[in-house]
Amino acid sequence: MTNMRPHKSTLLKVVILGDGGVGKSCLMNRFVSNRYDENNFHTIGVEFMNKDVNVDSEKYTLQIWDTAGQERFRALRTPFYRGSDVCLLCYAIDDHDSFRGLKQWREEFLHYADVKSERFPFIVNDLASQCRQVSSDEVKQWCEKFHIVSYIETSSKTAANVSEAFTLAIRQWKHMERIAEVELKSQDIIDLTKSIRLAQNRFCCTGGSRNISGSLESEDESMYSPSPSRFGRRPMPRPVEQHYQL
Ligand SMILES: Nc1nc2c(ncn2[C@@H]2O[C@H](COP(=O)(O)OP(=O)(O)OP(=O)(O)O)[C@@H](O)[C@H]2O)c(=O)[nH]1
Repeated sequence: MTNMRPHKSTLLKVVILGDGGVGKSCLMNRFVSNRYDENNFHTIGVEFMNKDVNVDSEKYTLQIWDTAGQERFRALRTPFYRGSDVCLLCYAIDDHDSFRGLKQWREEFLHYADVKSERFPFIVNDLASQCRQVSSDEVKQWCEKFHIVSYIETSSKTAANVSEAFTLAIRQWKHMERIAEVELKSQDIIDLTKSIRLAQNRFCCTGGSRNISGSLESEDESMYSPSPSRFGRRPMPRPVEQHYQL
């Protein structure tokens, strides 16, 4: 028997959003079960499936939430956005209206998930088809406008780029986590030179050192308090660009 503990798996919640009929359920089913149904039913509310994957030698359990794109299910899907780690914004490449709808999907997600826009890993997913109505340049410009750095073209029908889309999502999440950790560490360092400067100033003004420690605490308490970011979602800076296309 070996004493080595197996590597723990990181659980990530991935939410898939987009207009009704763009292919969200097909994407999830292709990825999780490698199945494709030409005549899929509309999703009512939300459905989720789990899948374990290995990316860059690390284990992840993806909890994938497929949401109903139709407007009448809005109230049923929005409570499930909270706690998401990644959001896949989907549109059908042969339906320009579904591409225009991305703006609203992004806003709905940010509102109900309660996360910061530029600090959240969004992936834009073009669900491929024969008759293209949305050009690559248009998608690129849209992503740049909203500071989204990853987009990928997939086809659930042929399975092209489907697992790559989820790998991209994980890498994007990981990248932002790493940078956030570095930021958090740098925020935690107490600037001792600042406290010495403050102490000197106090001495000049009051002409004595009686109240130095008490005054410092009351006037610059933030120096000694834990960073506020510890108590909420950590800050996520913008990641590197990753664009994939078929
Ligand atoms: N050509 C092509 N057709 C697709 C693809 N993915 C889905 N479709 C077609 O689009 C239909 C709708 O796909 P769904 O996955 O049900 O769409 P949805 O976005 O989940 O729709 P809602 O549940 O209403 O939100 C499917 O029944 C397929 O006929 C794809 O990658 N390529």
